[in-house]
Amino acid sequence: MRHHDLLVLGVGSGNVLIDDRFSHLDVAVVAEGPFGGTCLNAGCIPSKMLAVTAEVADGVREAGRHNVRATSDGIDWPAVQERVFGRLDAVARDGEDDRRASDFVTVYRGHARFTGERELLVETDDGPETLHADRIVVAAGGRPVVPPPVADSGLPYETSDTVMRLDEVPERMVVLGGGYIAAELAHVFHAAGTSVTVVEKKETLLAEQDESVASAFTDAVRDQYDLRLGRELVRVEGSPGQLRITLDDDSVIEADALLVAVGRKPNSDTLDLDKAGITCDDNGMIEVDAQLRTGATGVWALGDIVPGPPLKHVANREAEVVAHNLLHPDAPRTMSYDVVPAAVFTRPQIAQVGLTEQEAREQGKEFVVGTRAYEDVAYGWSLEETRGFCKVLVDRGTGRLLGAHVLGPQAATLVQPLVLAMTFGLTARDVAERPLWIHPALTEVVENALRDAM
Ligand SMILES: Cc1cc2nc3c(=O)[nH]c(=O)nc-3n(C[C@H](O)[C@H](O)[C@H](O)COP(=O)(O)OP(=O)(O)OC[C@H]3O[C@@H](n4cnc5c(N)ncnc54)[C@H](O)[C@@H]3O)c2cc1C
Ligand SMILES: NC(=O)c1ccc[n+]([C@@H]2O[C@H](COP(=O)([O-])OP(=O)(O)OC[C@H]3O[C@@H](n4cnc5c(N)ncnc54)[C@H](O)[C@@H]3O)[C@@H](O)[C@H]2O)c1
Repeated sequence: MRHHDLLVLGVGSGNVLIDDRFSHLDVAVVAEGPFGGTCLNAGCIPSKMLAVTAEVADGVREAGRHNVRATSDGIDWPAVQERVFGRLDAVARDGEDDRRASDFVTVYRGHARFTGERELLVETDDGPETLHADRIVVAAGGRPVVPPPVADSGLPYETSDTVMRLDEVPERMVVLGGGYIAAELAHVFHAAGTSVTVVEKKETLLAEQDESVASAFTDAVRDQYDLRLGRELVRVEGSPGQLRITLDDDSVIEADALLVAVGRKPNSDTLDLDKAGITCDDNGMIEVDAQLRTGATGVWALGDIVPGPPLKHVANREAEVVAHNLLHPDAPRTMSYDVVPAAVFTRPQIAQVGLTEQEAREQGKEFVVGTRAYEDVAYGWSLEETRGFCKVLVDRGTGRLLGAHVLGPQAATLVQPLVLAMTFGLTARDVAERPLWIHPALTEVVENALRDAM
């Protein structure tokens, strides 16, 4: 059995917490997949590189709106693959090489599971290796959910782990689910020339968003995708590349590829956590306290395997908190999920922070809604933008923001001043009236939405 001072299980967000501050320790990292984890290899980063590619293609197609004569011969998918994954795979390899070159970190490759308190067995290529550590951080992430009718069909399907690396763009693709991944990747494949059908069991796409955002987004993409809302998949038949997908209204869709995007689940069920005294909630998320300590002494957890929102910026902050707490056990920090922004990098782009209008109503809040359309500010005219808007929810009593929602170009950037306002508890009036807002920047849509709520 090998012993280490500190062991980190998972090389996504877990890997980022180890830096030179830990060089006085003997550290182990255990990696099953590539360094950088989901975000770098199959998540945030490739999907955004592809989203920007899709936006460029959309821009060329729609250049006429700005009286620019342009024609497009489409997206050179093999070249995109080489550009995106040539770069990202090299970053992953370099990340591993750097760790292996470190004089205080040992890298173990293989699937790990617990065999006892702070004891793990790793199935390495050279055989099983048992490791023990004084302190362990579990950052083993999650994986896509695949519903039984798809999994049991025996026919091929894609998930976000595979679809971005397809050699060829499918002619016809069914996307099962209408959430984050569906919204982002349907846009990419539609821009690349795929005929996309989206099957979502709820009545709108992105149903967890603010109701005005979900309905505006659904309307915006209605003429691009074949939308099957309020529907579920019941059967997949046919043969690879010639799938026949039957829905619960007996309609049948023919497709070359099926992308499953109905959510993700934590990898906790693959780790034999009970052997280590680590407990999970009903959703399989590892239970942690505000310092991100599990119920087992000397074991922390972070990222998509703990109950917070499964987002990379959340996992990164959790990694900072855990790193601090490992180094400063006498002055621990706690993790706050009070103000968590998120964005959907689709077209139109979407960003949010805080409560949706429906949540504010359900919670019995007294609030004022302020909205401003992009087309009502000067930069919106420059963009020829007709759909975009910013919407803020302001507490009637305190004047503070309860939530904010942006749909339209640069939404993820525009929401950030509102994230700051909520983080520092500023009133809508203060945020609108005290700083000068650059004219005629797109940020005027935010300023004017705030003024609308005053
Ligand atoms: C398509 C897609 C797009 C996304 N886009 C965004 C975005 O734009 N913005 C955003 O904030 N978030 C986004 N996310 C979410 C984000 O990727 C995750 O929240 C984040 O990567 C989670 O990090 P993690 O470290 O918890 O897990 P991961 O990065 O998945 O890391 C888990 C690690 O554990 C390892 N592992 C698992 N089990 C074992 C085992 N038994 N033994 C050894 N190693 C093991 C894995 O190999 C991996 O190294 C996206 C996700 C997807 C799927
Ligand atoms: N930009 C980002 O931050 C980003 C991008 C991609 C993914 N992610 C993360 O990855 C997670 C997973 O993304 P996702 O899109 O898989 O999940 P999601 O939870 O966003 O959406 C899943 C959708 O599938 C629907 N659904 C569930 N079962 C279904 C069924 N049987 N038939 C039809 N529809 C069904 C749900 O109603 C929901 O709309 C997200 O929650 C998010 O945290 C983030």
